[in-house]
Amino acid sequence: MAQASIGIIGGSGLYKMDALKDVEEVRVETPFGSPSDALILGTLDSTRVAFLARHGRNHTLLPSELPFRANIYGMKQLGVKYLISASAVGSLKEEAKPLDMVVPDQFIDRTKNRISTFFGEGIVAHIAFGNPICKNLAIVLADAIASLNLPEVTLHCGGTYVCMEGPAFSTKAESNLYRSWGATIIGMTNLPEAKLAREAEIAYATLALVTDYDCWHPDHDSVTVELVIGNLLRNAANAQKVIQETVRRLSENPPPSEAHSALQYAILTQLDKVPTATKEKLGLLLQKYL
Ligand SMILES: CSC[C@H]1O[C@H](OP(=O)(O)O)[C@H](O)[C@@H]1O
Ligand SMILES: Nc1ncnc2[nH]cnc12
Repeated sequence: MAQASIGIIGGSGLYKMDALKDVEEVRVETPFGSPSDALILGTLDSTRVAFLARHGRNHTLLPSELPFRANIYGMKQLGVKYLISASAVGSLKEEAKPLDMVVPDQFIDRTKNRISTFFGEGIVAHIAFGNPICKNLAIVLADAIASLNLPEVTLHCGGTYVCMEGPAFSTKAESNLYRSWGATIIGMTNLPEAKLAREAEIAYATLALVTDYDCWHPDHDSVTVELVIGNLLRNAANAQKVIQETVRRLSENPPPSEAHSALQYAILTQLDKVPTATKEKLGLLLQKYL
């Protein structure tokens, strides 16, 4: 199968990467079903990358409907070691304004209906997740953003991403609650992805692109899709520049990541006690440890 060590998941507004050359569409099948869409392999400068439109190229999948496990397993099948997630978010802080970029370092889980693990069916594993974002990948991403000096964009390094279930946006009481918790941004997708990427020993970092002030801000209209769409396109253009620069830096100097050995001390079940069918299903994740 074709290979790429850098993966990109494009969220709302980022359904393709215009700069990709020598594009090949790969329809992978995984033990967890099909990914949201074909994985698009292409060359950015001289580096092969794998791109996936998180909600499908025509935005047909709700956050709760996303095949998170197939998406991450599909990236693993292509050999991805670094995964950059580009995501639209609402801002929970005055200083993070629409069009700004945030590279968060924490998550709060407010999802209800997601399967966020590859394990079960006779194998128990508990990954460490105190630092859910790969620090070194986040540094490369933040440095790439800073180096571009994008007009109208302020970079915020660090911050907490609240991952809500959706699809309805938050109530004002919820939005204010998250603000009282000190959270910075809100979205509906990144937390299950980050957990599964860690279980798959893939370094994961989020490029959060602010589209709105959610519904808490007294001087701004509450978030609606109409309001978000206006900023998505400008964010998508900026995001592509950032991703290209990040890929260039990563391919020149791929950093070490704790994620790359996340399962080393995480698996509780003795591997010879794991049912054969489960071992086969998780082959790609377990092969190093068998
Ligand atoms: C377009 S508004 C809500 C929608 O946007 C974000 O998607 P993504 O994280 O894939 O960029 C948010 O999580 C919601 O799914
Ligand atoms: N305010 C918001 N809440 C949840 N997800 C979002 N994505 C973009 N804006 C959002």
